[in-house]
Amino acid sequence: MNFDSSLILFLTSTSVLVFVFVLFRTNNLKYRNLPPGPWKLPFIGNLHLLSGSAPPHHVLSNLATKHGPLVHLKLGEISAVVVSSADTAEHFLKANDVVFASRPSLLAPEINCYGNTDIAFAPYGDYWRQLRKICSLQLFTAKRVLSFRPIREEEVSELCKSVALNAGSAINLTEKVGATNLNIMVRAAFGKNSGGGEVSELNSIIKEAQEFVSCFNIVDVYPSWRLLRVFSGMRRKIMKHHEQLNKILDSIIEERKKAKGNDEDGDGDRDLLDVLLRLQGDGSLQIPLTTDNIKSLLMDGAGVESSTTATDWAMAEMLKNPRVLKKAQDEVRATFDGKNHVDESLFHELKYLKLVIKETLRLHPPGPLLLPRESREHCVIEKYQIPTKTWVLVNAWAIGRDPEHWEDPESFKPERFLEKPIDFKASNTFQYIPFGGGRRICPAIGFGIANIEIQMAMLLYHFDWLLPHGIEAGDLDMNESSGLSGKRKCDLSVIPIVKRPLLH
Ligand code: HEM
Repeated sequence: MNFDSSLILFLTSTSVLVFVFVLFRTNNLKYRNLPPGPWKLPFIGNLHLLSGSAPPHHVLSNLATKHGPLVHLKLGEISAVVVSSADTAEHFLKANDVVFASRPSLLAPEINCYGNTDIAFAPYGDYWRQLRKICSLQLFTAKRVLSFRPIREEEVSELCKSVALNAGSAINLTEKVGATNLNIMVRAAFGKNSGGGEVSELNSIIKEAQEFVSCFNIVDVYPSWRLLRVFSGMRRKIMKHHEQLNKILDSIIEERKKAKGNDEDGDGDRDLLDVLLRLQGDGSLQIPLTTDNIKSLLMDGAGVESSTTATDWAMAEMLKNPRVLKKAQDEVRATFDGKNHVDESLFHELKYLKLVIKETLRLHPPGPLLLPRESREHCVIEKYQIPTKTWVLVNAWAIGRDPEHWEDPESFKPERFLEKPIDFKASNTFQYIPFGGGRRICPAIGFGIANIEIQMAMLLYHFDWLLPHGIEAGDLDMNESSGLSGKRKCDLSVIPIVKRPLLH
């Protein structure tokens, strides 16, 4: 039999079209009432909207203005919704919290966090519940955070010494604050002092790990294309990085286990590694912790970058608003002038500084889209269908600037929190959610805030701050970087003037 090739072509294309049409209809019938959203292109959906240089939370906030507080997007193969109002966030993070309490599996944490066995990316379930219990009863209790006070005070004093060495000339404050936060975290986790070898290698690897999760990764939105992971080179790059990290962590843990063996007194937990090794050894956990689990928990260093971002923005906002800078500085100096140095014992008196930090986190949440959630089952929210495995991006940045809840929302006014006593825990409102909300809210709020407070208090106490020559307060670049981290686009360059010398 001889077939006409044009007929074959005709039949093939017709059947493909019919197949695509049926598939489209079936999907649309199944989810006829998805939330509104922009027109989706074949294959890429709405990915192109996020491919420009504007930060994703800005693009998504503009979409919300057009389509409403609940927007549906297609990101490659992924169905996603974006939440941009306090009321809608409440549906996801409170009323249906348990449905949206999981995270999508993303390549970077999957490799770097030993198969998503850390807290931030572990899927919702018994293992994650056990980790949260360890957080609230062991790792981030008020007592534990207090036990790290000497580390914070020492490291921030070192920061001030290094700033003082460059007094009178422009310094990169962002970089210095970033290094300090990394040192605090590494010492709290491993008890290791900075200053060379293994620790500085660990610091730079942790910094690199943050880069992997600070942008949307194309391989994550085409999960069925396993080969894309290989051909894009992404998997190899992350694996190489992970192997370096793993080697250092193994050596630190091995060294600690040996030291513990020789430590006959067993004089308590000095750092987070001690706590986790104790829990691993004492048989008290329902699901035993493996050494890989411990390594992944210690790598949940999200907080390092968040604290740096917050301090960076707080300093930038104050330089732009000299009234606020002076008021905060007067408070810190009035509180500590009797002592001639800053320590945490009088922090309860720094009422205005606390307002400055709150206002900074409203305008510049370090996780503008929180961490992505994933629906565990099909759900209906505000009459719209949310299919299983939909990603949920909550735009905390847009919610903190919503004119419906915030008067003059773009202005930096710490005093607004005097009239609006609102806490970090999203207990009764979702108008302010820099730490997220519901079951997966940040478990280390106290730790994060303690880091920011000490840095700000010491930097304000010891130094006056000027912008480099030629830059007026009104000209300070307040743009954000293009990724998911809410960081400043440009590092903060400032001139410190010593006003209260460091005595030791
Ligand atoms: C200013 C400082 C910080 C900010 C703004 C911040 C913010 C956040 C946000 C927005 C989330 C996601 C919450 C959600 O999905 O609803 C989160 C989760 C998390 N944060 Fe923080 N964080 C900070 C500091 C820290 C620190 C210092 C640590 C640890 C050392 C930490 C550890 C975690 C962990 C482990 C999670 C995952 C929780 C889970 O999925 O169950 N954070 N954080």
